[in-house]
Amino acid sequence: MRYQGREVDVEGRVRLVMESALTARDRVGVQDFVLLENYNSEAGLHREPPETLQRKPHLCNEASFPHMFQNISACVVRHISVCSNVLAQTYIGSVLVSVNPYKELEIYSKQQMERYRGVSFYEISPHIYALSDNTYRAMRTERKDQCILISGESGAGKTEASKKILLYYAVTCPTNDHMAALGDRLLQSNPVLEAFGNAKTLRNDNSSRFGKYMDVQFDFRGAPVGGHILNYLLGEITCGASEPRREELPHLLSASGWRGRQPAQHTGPGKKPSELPVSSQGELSQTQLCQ
Ligand SMILES: Nc1ncnc2c1ncn2[C@@H]1O[C@H](COP(=O)(O)OP(=O)(O)OP(=O)(O)O)[C@@H](O)[C@H]1O
Repeated sequence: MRYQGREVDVEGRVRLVMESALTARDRVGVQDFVLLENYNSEAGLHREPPETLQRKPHLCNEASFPHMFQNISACVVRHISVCSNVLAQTYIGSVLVSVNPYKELEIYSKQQMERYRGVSFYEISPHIYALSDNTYRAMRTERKDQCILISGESGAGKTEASKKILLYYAVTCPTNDHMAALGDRLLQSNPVLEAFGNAKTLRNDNSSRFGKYMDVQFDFRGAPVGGHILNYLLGEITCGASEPRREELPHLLSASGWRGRQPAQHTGPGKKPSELPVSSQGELSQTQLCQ
């Protein structure tokens, strides 16, 4: 069988040479490629000492260390743990895997944005800016809507990741004063949404109770011209188990100056915020939450 000009072996699995696969995988999908590889052995995981990877984080992708991908799941765990002090991010194919570092890393600066601007996806170390930039360029060159799906368990860093993406577009896209204000508005809407939609849980002090659909529209020059954020209810895992939290919302609305129905109408017995389980558990005051 010939595949993209190369002889390939089709005995249950397709064998492609890793180095030449960078072109091929753009067309067939990286995940296909990785899954078709023989990764029964974990031996490859131990071929490169962790110190080497820490010194050269840009080499931490499957193109540079094909043998590391013999056992993909074990590799990902080791790979991220080795690199987490440096990047906390890696690729599985075209999927960016990011771990929550639980500390501020110096990797989200404006210099980093410039570094990833216009650079091919696998050319430099894995980063959420690489994903943002790639998506943006695909939208411009293919002239098709693009979508970034962010998924993970509670506290994984989804909200933070979405903010980083918005920040990247706000800073790097062509803009004028009016559009800069738009980028700012999208970013500034987050604290407001979090004030109304977030609460402390066992896993995350700032857990979102709503899924978010963020839509950013660009004009033909690639400048952001509009956008909206749609909140939707996630269901029982987030809301049902914490029924009393609903009582907190009217108080937040009231504190923010909202002129709608007053808290007493919602809370029935007319409890004060300090008497509500959720409002009283956190360390922030009600006023701070609304800031
Ligand atoms: N890239 C990051 N750098 C530094 N800290 C982070 C990063 N990502 C997440 N965190 C920390 O972890 C906390 C939880 O992250 P976040 O709220 O984004 O999780 P989540 O996946 O949206 O959780 P939930 O589904 O419960 O809303 C943040 O408040 C922040 O302190």
